[in-house]
Amino acid sequence: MDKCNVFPKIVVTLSTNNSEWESTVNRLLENISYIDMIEYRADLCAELTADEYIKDLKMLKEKFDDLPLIFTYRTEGQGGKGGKEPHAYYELIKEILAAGVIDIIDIELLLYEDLMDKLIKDARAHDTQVLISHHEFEHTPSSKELIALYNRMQGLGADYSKLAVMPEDGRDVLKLLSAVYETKQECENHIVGIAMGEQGKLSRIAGGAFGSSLTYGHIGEEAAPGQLHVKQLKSLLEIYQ
Ligand SMILES: O=C1C[C@@](O)(C(=O)O)C[C@@H](O)[C@@H]1O
Repeated sequence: MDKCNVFPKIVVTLSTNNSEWESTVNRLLENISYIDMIEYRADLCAELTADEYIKDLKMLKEKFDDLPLIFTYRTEGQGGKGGKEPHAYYELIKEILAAGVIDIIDIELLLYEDLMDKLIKDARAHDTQVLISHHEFEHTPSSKELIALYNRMQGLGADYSKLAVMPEDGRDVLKLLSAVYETKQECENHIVGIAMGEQGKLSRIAGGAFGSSLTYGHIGEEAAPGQLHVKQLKSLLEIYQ
């Protein structure tokens, strides 16, 4: 028997400007039965100070108390809009962790290793789980390379190891799914694999059968190529029930 869970948790990615919170909260409430976790994409919520981000996070935590909250600041090099250099990125995440308002912190694998180590220690001290992520927007590395990346994340102590790649064809999607499957067989922690774009949509629905723990969706506009609305995700995932 393999270790796949078939039904991954659905994470909604939020990308909201200050002026739109009311409508975002309403859309979250309308879609609440399709959502297991919330991802706050800070880089898509405009460049705010750490205190301003913390204010948003507290509001989300208060209103959606039982949904684990992920904080992500995706930098430009990783396909996001965040312009912070590594030290400023480190300082921001440190402050967010110290506020104790989130459940999971997304940290980019490419961050300098000493900064990564310190953030992981901070996360542990604040009872926050660590999700280490890496995006390849230009191509899909080989399964072997993808497995090596997952192993590096695991070696750093990730609770969640996440890779998102851009496939060119079906074979690339298979490479990603195969890397997720092989890695998952060897570990107890969470593995997350996403193939982006049209070709990759299959991975957002079928990833669980290969051992992927999370699938990301939206409630308005897609935050990454190929993202599906959470309602559609939930109904497609129902084939497994
Ligand atoms: O890493 C991911 C996955 C993602 O890139 C996607 O393809 O759905 C969306 C991001 O918001 C999230 O941080």
